[in-house]
Amino acid sequence: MTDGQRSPTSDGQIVVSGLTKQYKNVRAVNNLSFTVAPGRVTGFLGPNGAGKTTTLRMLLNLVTPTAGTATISGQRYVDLADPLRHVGAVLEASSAHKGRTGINHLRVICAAAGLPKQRADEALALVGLTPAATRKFKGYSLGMKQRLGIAAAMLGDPRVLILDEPANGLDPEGIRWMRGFLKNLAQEGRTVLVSSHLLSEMQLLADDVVIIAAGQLVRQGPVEQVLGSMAQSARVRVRTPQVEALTAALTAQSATVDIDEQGVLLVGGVDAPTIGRSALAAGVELHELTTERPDLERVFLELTAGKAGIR
Ligand SMILES: Nc1ncnc2c1ncn2[C@@H]1O[C@H](COP(=O)(O)OP(=O)(O)OP(=O)(O)O)[C@@H](O)[C@H]1O
Repeated sequence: MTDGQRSPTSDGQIVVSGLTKQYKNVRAVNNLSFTVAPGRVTGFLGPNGAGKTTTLRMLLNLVTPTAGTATISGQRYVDLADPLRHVGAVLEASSAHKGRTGINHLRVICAAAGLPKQRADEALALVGLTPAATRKFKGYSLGMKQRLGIAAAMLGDPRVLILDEPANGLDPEGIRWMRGFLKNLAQEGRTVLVSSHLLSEMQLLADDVVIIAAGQLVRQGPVEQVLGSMAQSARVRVRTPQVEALTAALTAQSATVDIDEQGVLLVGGVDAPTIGRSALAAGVELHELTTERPDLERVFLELTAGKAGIR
């Protein structure tokens, strides 16, 4: 696209440093620091009320921090020379004049922002909305509204894209589209920061995650690393017709054994080979022995346990 127009110093990195927001009775964000790299999709995760939206709004200069800084390519949003060409944001499901067509909605924004009119057509094509260009906004489905919001954010061909819960209300096809679209933007070298509480979706979408709870950083890093750091809590699924005998053999080795409603043993604290050896020694027949990688959902719940989101 129009990469040549970007300032050579516009590295696209987001740096949040000691960011704090105190509302009257609520410390929505508390001394939060993290970085977001260009060329990757970063998932910004946290339970309801964790402070995700407040953080994104501070990043975009819509809320004034009580303390700390948030910069994009080394500058506060308010100091960026040409913010719309640098940062695109979708903070909530797009709203537009109900009687206005999709294309006209984008053209109005282009005119106000001094962007060439043809960017409206290009952005609409980018999100696959060209066939609905001349339909009125009031007839758009939620998924189409989300796409229109993204098209608006893409008008300035921004280096950095910030989205708050973009998958909200999308059907599986819409979610698949969004995933491909955002991954593609990151592959082009852009910075993509996406907040969500849909952890399973983040596991498919994000390269990196920043997890917060109660306004504070819980963990940040590549998804694989965050999952890997929880590897010690991996569990092993075991099926056996001799549940009692195996349970006794394993608990004797300080393993933890839970039994699910199907009678499958979920064993923690020992690895699969140890379980196999214990079973052999106890003369127990095994029908399944599978190490379960902890998924992001479980990691997230463990990491944020006890840090109630609603404050
Ligand atoms: N303008 C405001 N005035 C007072 N309190 C606020 C304001 N905005 C947010 N809060 C509070 O700050 C905390 C963090 O809210 P925020 O919306 O940032 O969380 P979130 O992680 O985006 O949550 P969700 O996933 O539910 O959208 C909540 O306790 C919220 O009630």
